[in-house]
Amino acid sequence: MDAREIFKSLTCGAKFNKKPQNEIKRKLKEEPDVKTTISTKRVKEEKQNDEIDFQLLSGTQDLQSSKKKKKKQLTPEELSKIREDERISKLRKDNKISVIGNKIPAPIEHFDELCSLYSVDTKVVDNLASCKYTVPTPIQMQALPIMMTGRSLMACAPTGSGKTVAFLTPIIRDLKAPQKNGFRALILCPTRELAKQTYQECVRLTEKTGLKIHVISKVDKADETFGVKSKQMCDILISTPNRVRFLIQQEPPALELKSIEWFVIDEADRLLEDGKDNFKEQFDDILKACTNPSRKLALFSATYTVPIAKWAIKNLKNLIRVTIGQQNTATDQVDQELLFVGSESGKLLAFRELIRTGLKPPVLVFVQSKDRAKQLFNELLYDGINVEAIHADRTQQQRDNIVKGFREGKIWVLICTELMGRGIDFKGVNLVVNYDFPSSEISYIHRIGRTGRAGRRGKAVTYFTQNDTTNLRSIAHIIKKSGGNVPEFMLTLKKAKKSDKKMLAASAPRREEISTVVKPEKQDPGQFVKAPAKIKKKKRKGGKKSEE
Ligand SMILES: Nc1ncnc2c1ncn2[C@@H]1O[C@H](COP(=O)(O)OP(=O)(O)OP(=O)(O)O)[C@@H](O)[C@H]1O
Repeated sequence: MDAREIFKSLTCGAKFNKKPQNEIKRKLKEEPDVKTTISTKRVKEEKQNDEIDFQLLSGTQDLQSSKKKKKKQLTPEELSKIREDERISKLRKDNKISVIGNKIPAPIEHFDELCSLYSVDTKVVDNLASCKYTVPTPIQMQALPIMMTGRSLMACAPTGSGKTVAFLTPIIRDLKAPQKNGFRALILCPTRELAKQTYQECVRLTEKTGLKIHVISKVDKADETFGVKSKQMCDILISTPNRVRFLIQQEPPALELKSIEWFVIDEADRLLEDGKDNFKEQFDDILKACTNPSRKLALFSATYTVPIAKWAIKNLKNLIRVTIGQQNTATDQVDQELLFVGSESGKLLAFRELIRTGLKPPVLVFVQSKDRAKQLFNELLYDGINVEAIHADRTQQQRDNIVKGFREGKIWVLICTELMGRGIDFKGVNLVVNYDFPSSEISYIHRIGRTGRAGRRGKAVTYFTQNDTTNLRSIAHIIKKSGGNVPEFMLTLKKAKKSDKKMLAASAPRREEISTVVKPEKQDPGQFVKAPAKIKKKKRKGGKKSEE
């Protein structure tokens, strides 16, 4: 007899009513609460049955209490570990800190923890306090413990979020006191201006520690001021890559990097970018010269490209990656606007309108080349505003004076090229004007990041003409991602071809001269004008490298 036949004979004469199921369905429709009542009841019943079953099996044992006991079996250490992990996760979540890597140290919440947990000299924490840095920013919360445990780091945090302090403090902690062993830390920056600014911050943070810092300004005086033969051996070197490479390649070398313990690359995506006019070759040579086997490397930037991240993953042992917020997004501290100005001549009208309606200095104005910086400067010179222009054709002395004048408020409007796009921290810039449309999303993020720094809000206006459609869609998306409003049509524009974007990033489009004398536009909209061979050659020579 099979199971079916047994069932049939046992239930012989019995009637099965299907109604209850339908009844339940109907009731569910009429009173939604019934569902919960029924399911709760069922669970309760099942529990009771379970309990009975287990009682039968185990005699007098109560399953519920045994389950509870199992939960309670965690040791106090395990419990406190769980609680600590929860606290750390919450801290990271609240501060938008994402981390990738093994055994990542917990973020700190107060600078004082640096003394108790990482034996940082109280003098250094006092120096942070005297700079009015009372609470660590999210990148500082996470990057400081990572670097202080000797791990390699790739950090990505928004513009103006305090990355400089995040890499300087661990260096100062590790070097402790001066030693006459040559440079033990090297910081590379893409421009002289940024190197100087980092030097000034480093001087402030090393006060009373005795550590000596050097920023290379004149390569010809290297030997006597800080070189191998110098008695004035320094501990921390801050420079642009070109100068460091020049000195290590002298015969005999004017600079040795064999004692380097920390190698920090600020604006890492810019310095590791491959290509003719870029710094990757210099970087590779410098890295080879840092022969100390215990040398650690840290990369910092507000933006990263995929090849750079791949390079870091492949080349850095024990790497931890930290991102604050979303990668490659503009700071949410800036109110951003895209302004259609028709044609090139419309830009000048728009800027003069801005002056007429009340310009709130300090203002930074970005143009795409030094020639255009000169042209705009000549136009605005007689408009009754204190205006200056900074670009690679200015002498170092002039550049230093202009930066100083802008910092001191003597210059209200500073016209600049990409040279000032990255890293420069002018306190309290109220407005950034992208007079010429940025050549890439990355350029846009850094340029507008010159305002809205250290918790202060800022404003950015980007002019665009009928010829600036290539990057319009992607920049509109960046604005939207950082919380700004953009017209819907911009977000749904046709995606630009990769080749067009690449071409634009490599060389800016030719534009009509900046002048009040209105000239007809010569080129077709959206067309790139190839530079004649001679000009091209000249551009390369003094091209991107001349950012220095
Ligand atoms: N913990 C802090 N509290 C308050 N202000 C701070 C703190 N840390 C740094 N700052 C200030 O924040 C500003 C921006 O810092 P910093 O120049 O290091 O930014 P950044 O992240 O390197 O920006 P960028 O990506 O543009 O180079 C500076 O004026 C600096 O003095």
